[in-house]
Amino acid sequence: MAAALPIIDFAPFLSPNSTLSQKEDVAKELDRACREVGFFYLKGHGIPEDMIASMLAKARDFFENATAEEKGKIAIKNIKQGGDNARGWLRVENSEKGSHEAVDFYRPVETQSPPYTTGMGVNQWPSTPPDLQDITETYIKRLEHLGCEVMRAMAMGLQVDPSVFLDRINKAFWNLRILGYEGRKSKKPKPAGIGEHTDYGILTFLLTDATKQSLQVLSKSGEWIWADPIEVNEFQSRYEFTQANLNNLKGCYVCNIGDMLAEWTRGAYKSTLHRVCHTSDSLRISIPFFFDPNWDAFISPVLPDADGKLNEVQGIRYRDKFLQSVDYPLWRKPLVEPALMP
Ligand SMILES: O=C(O)CCC(=O)C(=O)O
Ligand SMILES: [Fe+2]
Repeated sequence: MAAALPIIDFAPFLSPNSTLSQKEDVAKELDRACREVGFFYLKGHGIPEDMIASMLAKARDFFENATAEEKGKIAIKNIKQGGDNARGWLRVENSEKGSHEAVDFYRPVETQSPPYTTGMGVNQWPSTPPDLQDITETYIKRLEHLGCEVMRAMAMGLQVDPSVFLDRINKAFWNLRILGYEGRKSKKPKPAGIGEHTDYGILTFLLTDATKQSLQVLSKSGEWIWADPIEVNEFQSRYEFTQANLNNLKGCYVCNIGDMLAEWTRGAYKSTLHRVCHTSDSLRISIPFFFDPNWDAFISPVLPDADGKLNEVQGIRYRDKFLQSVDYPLWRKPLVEPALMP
């Protein structure tokens, strides 16, 4: 099936051998994808294939093998229960809003003891599988670096000083979520999923298993289109790259703009609605990495208004956006089962 979303080959931006004009070409393509669609496939991202495979395998291991008791131990707790409302496991059982299970991890913060405030607690790592924490933390370091590089490319495309972004993402309050969607043949008649929403941060790097027909994106013409996983070897690379690097570039991320980046670009970049309607009969694993601003970053538009003015007072502090958003408001509308596409 042809990819309906633009595909950005990021390798020339990352390669030390590229010329400035090759980097600018990437920045332009990225800029166009962000303005026109708000969603794109990212290939040539340099995250090793074995690291990606191992993240997916470990997340699957958790959803297949962790006991109910173990999940309960790491369940998200509210402040009164000694938790922080945000970090840990949760199960959403709601046929209207879409059912799924997830474990959320956030950038560690210097915490004292409870009572925590929202988001300011400690990550709760499961004991199944035992090496999930190590592998995930190594993966997150790579993704944080990639997030900064993509923001550098965006600054180039927007023709703004990169430090405007980089100074506000150097302690990115990221959120890595492992998600499990039950197979359709389970007891429940409704498909698993997540109702339509936009993400609230800067940029999401979504890693999924090979399951097709699950994530959908609302196109400009108002149609829901499938954003199925694709592999880079389905496409010809337009750039010279060493074989060693190519071996590391198999899977593509599905990336999308969040509300904070839409705010940052005065709406020029779109935070696009998407939803999950998981139609297959087996468990689907997805791992979004939400690359978000520093906790205290003040985000005001980097592009001028119609009168050519930048108003640095107008804007939003990321922690305020987070506090408004974290109460899992991902399902603004009931999940509607889409007609399966051919
Ligand atoms: O699982 C997916 O494909 C997407 C999940 C998602 O949109 C989210 O967690 O915000
Ligand atoms: Fe999302």
